[in-house]
Formats: sequence, C-alpha cells, structure tokens
Amino acid sequence: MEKKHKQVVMRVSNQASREVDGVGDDADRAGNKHSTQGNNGSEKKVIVVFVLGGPGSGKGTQCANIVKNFGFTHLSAGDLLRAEISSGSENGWKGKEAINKIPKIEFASIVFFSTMIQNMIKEGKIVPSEVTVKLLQRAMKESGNNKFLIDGFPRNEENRAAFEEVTKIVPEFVLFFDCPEEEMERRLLSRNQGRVDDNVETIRKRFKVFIESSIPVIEHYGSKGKVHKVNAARPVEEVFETVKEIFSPYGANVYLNSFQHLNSLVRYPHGHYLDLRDDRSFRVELRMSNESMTMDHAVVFINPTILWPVSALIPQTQNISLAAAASVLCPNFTNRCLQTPPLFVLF
Ligand SMILES: Nc1ncnc2c1ncn2[C@@H]1O[C@H](COP(=O)(O)OP(=O)(O)O)[C@@H](O)[C@H]1O
Ligand SMILES: Nc1ccn([C@@H]2O[C@H](COP(=O)(O)OP(=O)(O)O)[C@@H](O)[C@H]2O)c(=O)n1
Repeated sequence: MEKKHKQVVMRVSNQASREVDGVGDDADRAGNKHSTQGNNGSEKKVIVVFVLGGPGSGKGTQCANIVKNFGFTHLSAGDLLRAEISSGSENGWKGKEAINKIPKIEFASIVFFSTMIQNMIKEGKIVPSEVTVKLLQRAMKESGNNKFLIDGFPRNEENRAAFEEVTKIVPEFVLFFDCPEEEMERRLLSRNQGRVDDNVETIRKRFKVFIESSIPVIEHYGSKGKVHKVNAARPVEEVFETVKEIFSPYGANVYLNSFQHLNSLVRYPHGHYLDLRDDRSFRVELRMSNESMTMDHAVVFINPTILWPVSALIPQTQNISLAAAASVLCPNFTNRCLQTPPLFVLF
C-alpha cells in the first residue's frame, strides 16, 4: 500500500465508535446538523476542515503537523483510495481458497473497483464520489474523533455535493495551500514514495484537473467566506506558523513542564483538553511533544495512587501535550496500571 505519511494508529473502542455513530440534531456554528454524543450525554460538534491545494502543495505534510498539535484526525482521500486498491488486490490474490470464499458477484466488484480506482489514479482522474464519500464516512466513524482534516477532498463539484448530501456536514472552513506549479512539480518529482502518479506526464494531468475541477470548489467556499488561503511556497515550518494561527481557536495544545501540572489540569478540566465522562473518568490524549520519543501517541490509564509509573516514563523536563483524541495503545503500561482500577482515565 502506498502511504504518504505514517498514519496515526487509532484505537477504536466500542465507546468511541458509538459516539461517532450518535448523530445528533444540534445546529452549530458551521450550520452542521451533525454532532457526536459523549457518554455524559453532552453533544459534541463534528468539525470538518477541508484541506485543498494542488498536488504537491504540502497538504499531507501540514496535516501531519496539525494532527500533532491540535488533535484532529487526518483523512487523506488519496490515501484511502490507495488503501482500497491494496485491500482489493489482497482479497483478489490470496489464493484459490480465499477467492472461493468470496461470493462471485462480490469478488467481481472488489476486483472491478480496485482496478477502476487504480486506473483513474494513474491517469490523474477523479474517482466517483460514491466511492470516496463512502470511504471517508467509514473512516470518520471508525476514528472515534469529532475533529477531522479531510485532505484532497472535495476535488470537484460532484465530490462536494455528494459529501454534503450524504453526511449533512458543512465544513468549518477550507484550508487552501496556494503554490506555483513549478514548485509543486519539483516537490512531487522528489517525493519518492513510489506513487504511480508522481511522474511528469500524470503530474501535468493532475495540475489541469486541479485548475479545472478543484479551483471552482475553492471559489464556492470562498464566496461563503470560508477559505483560509495560505502561501505554501515557503519552508514547511513557516507555512505551519500561518496554519497554527488559523487553528488556534480549535483546541491548541497545552504544554506542561511537569507532571504536577497535568494533575492540576485533570482536577480543573478545560473543555478542549479534558473530556469529562463521569465524575471519575476523563479522556484525553497524552503525547510527547518531542517527535522522537517512543511514547508518542500513547494511550494511558492512570490511577493517581500509582502516578509513579507515568512520571517514570515521562521525563519531568519533557513538554507534554494534551489533546482531546484517542490514540495508540501502550499495552505493557496499561496492564500494569489496570491492576488497580483507575480513578480517572487518561485515554
Ligand atoms: N513547504 C515545503 N517545502 C518543501 N517541500 C515540501 C514542503 N511541504 C511539503 N514538501 C515536500 O513535498 C512533497 C509533497 O508534499 P505532500 O505533503 O505530500 O503534498 P500533497 O499532500 O499536497 O500532495 C513531499 O515530499 C514533502 O516532503
Ligand atoms: N477526492 C479525491 C482525492 C484523490 N483522488 C485520486 O487520488 C489521486 C491522488 O490524490 P492525493 O490527494 O493523494 O495526492 P495529490 O495529488 O494531492 O498529491 C488524485 O489524482 C485522484 O486520482 C480522487 O479521485 N478523489
């Protein structure tokens, strides 16, 4: 499977899945009728940000930074389509025994769809919305999160209308990475991810499709005052400085210098960072701000009476960031802590 970025591994608990399935009716700031429900009965608004820009403008790169800093789930339409191609071919080529287990019609449609998607990507064409919207909707449900960056979508008017029609979600805003073609072409030719479409011929076709089909979508949202245009022809860090300002109202992380501060935050929860489930449990993501740490994206259950294992794992000098999203399991650690039932849960 071709992957642009190391994906954040999501742990989807039954609880989390139920939350995203629980679509409510509260209209919100973005006009959405879509929300999720926490187990304390509070409605959680679903926030969708569409991330658009030409191929190679740096959408995926910046999304990875937004995820780390603001607790969004990154859904790349292109990555989901590529994953669908590989799962289709896995289903198709696991051998005769596996093939025989798949009903004929289903098997034919799996092979048909993955071949169709593959061919369209090779040609730089836009895959029918029916496929892409279904993949996005499924990934949103499975994530357990309520804040999404939808990268590379909607690519055309059909994508846009289908998404709004099926999900009833209106995006909070559109993040548009503006970059000259020469720069995008240079970046794509040195991306080196073995993608079938990162060759001069397909890149030019993708630029054409972007101008003809995607720019009108950006203009559509622009006319509603929903577009944040970012000059993407700058170094990654500089682009991210601008992006950070745009996202600051959406749950900037809290940086803590010691575990004591974490403790006080838990006692005095801030809406964005700590999600009060009942009087004994909280759900937050605990992440090291230092990317090189192996504890990055750990799911941690902490009992205040056994705080020492946590402080042993997290050097006091490290900054710790908290965001309202679930992530990877850290099994040894959780087993150890769960020997005593947790008073609250850092999740
Ligand atoms: N601001 C930047 N300056 C230089 N190179 C960048 C920048 N942003 C991303 N890149 C590189 O350009 C390539 C394309 O970036 P990527 O994030 O995959 O773009 P997109 O998702 O828009 O297609 C990658 O190899 C990435 O490392
Ligand atoms: N909404 C989308 C997004 C991607 N795609 C397909 O996936 C390809 C790669 O998209 P991508 O977003 O991963 O990559 P970039 O072209 O932005 O680098 C596109 O050229 C389309 O063929 C699509 O059909 N519909």
